[in-house]
Amino acid sequence: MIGSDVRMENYRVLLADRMSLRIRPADVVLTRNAIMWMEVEKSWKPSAGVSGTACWRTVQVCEIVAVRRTEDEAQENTQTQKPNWRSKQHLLQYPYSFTVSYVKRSGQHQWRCSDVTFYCADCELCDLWIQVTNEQLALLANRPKSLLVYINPYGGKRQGKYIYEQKVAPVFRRAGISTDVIVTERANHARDHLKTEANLDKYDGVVCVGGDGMFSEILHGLVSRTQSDHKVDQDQPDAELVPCSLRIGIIPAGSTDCICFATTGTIDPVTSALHIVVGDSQPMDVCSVHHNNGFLRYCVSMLGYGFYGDMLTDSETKRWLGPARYDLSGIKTFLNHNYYEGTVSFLPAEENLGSPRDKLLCRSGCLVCQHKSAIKDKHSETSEEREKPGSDSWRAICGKFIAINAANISCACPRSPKGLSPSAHLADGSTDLILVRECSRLDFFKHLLRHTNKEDQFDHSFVEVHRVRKFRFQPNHDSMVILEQDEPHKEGGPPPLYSSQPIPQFNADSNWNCDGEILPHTAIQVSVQCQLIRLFARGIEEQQQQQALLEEPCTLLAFNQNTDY
Ligand SMILES: Nc1ncnc2c1ncn2[C@@H]1O[C@H](COP(=O)(O)OP(=O)(O)OP(=O)(O)O)[C@@H](O)[C@H]1O
Ligand SMILES: CCCCCCCCCCCCC/C=C/[C@@H](O)[C@H](CO)NC(=O)CCCCC
Ligand SMILES: [Ca+2]
Repeated sequence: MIGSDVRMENYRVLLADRMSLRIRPADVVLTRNAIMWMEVEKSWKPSAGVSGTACWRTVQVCEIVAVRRTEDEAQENTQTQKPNWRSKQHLLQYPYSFTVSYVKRSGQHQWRCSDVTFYCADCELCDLWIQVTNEQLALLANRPKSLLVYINPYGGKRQGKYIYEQKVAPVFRRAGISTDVIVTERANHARDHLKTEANLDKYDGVVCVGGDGMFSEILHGLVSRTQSDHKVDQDQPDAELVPCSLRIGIIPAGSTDCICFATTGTIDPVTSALHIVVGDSQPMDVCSVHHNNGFLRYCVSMLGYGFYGDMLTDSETKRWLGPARYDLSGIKTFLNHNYYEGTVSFLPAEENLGSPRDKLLCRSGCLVCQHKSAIKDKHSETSEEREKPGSDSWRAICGKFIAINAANISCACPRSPKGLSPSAHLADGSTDLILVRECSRLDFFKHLLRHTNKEDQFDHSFVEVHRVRKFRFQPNHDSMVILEQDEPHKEGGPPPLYSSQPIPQFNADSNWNCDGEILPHTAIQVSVQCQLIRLFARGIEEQQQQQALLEEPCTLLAFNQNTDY
């Protein structure tokens, strides 16, 4: 009964008045949950037919960006480039107006800030609506009021500053969010500032404008700062890390932007800005990477050895090409077709976390991640025992690998809309370890192709995938890189691309690609830190969920015009 009381309370009408929407009369209702309006048809009589039951356009209060007096209508019209349709007569009848800005879904997971203006006959009524709506907005405790923003002016296509100033800052201004903006002057500027200088008590969140590399700087700055504030030693692989209290917002302006894509379903600066404004919160796992009990880096998206490590190493010399560097280096790395020998050992995740091949996609409100959140603190002794390397629960796989990828999240991005591991979860405390063994170039091509289509990318004999909580990699240094012989070398022709002979100058080891940064060591220990950070995001909304909201649902509301509210 208490539940239904709460629901009734949410539907309690706070205000209900007849106003005007454009030049037509409209009934407008504000409840604790939503603002609703309906143009009144001339033929519509509340006492007749369906006795006042009608179709209302609804905006949830939690998706209202701002409400304000429509000060200057001429200016509003220039901004929205709509013709001024208000007749003189209408202006006289309804001279006061207020505008509600709200989130509107425009398809493909993109959000836009839309406006609706209500015209009132008297000034007090107009002010009352603004005041009561603002009171409801003030109750939304999740919304940030003050943000620290870092812009990488050189990420992606070098549009970071322009994107922030033209697309994002106006949305923050409209929502009344105050910002301190720092345009970075060098790599690691943002990380170092967060780690040691920034007065974080002033802010409700940190925003990065850039790509995955820039996000990684913010992640390292915030996580390291939190650990040093709590005297936690990051060098200890088993240290219990303290979760960061500030949320991170990502305004995509990079080359891959896979963390933004995998948490919002799109890479669109305005959408990201609106997720920040409404105060969304998405917990995220973070992998900590150590070498010989010394801390190396944190990773949120992908750790890749072999193919993705080599590709990144090659692409770093081509930064001037922008995002296209990955295409060029990708082709080169594919043609090189190197593989590497080593041992991967791992601790499998609990079975109730599902499997990378179960097709249970992590979507907004994911039950697997919520369940993990609920049981996170109940860590039993038996599981601690289980975690010790060498215990029976650990498994080891030795072999020659073309790629070893750990996908902590799906790693979906525009190049690969389903990602490296489509069913990986954002916050389940596990990572999907994908091992691609030595195979022909054609087979590897088939595997890569599956990153871009709907086929199961793990359905190949040379690919295996495990959901794990921890893993280690030890390269086999005795191995030499053997390159496949495809064609005999012709006398006088170009030097062979591939040779069956060991090539001494080639490094027998690959590098680890850690969220787009190269790691300095190949032997690593990785541990998933469950829900260490939170983003201003909500996960990808289900298609049906999105569709329903796209259509601006008609709320069937028994609205009796004669009731005295
Ligand atoms: N002012 C700066 N000058 C030079 N480098 C910078 C500056 N600010 C940040 N960086 C570095 O630039 C690198 C790349 O940035 P970013 O991630 O924004 O773009 P990207 O590499 O093009 O995109 P992605 O990471 O999505 O592939 C980051 O590693 C970051 O440390
Ligand atoms: C035959 C067709 C072949 C097509 C293959 C397309 C494969 C696309 C897979 C995309 C996987 C993205 C993984 C994310 C990695 C990020 O942490 C990292 C930092 O931004 N980006 C890269 O390393 C850069 C990775 C760039 C990938 C192209
Ligand atoms: Ca995960």
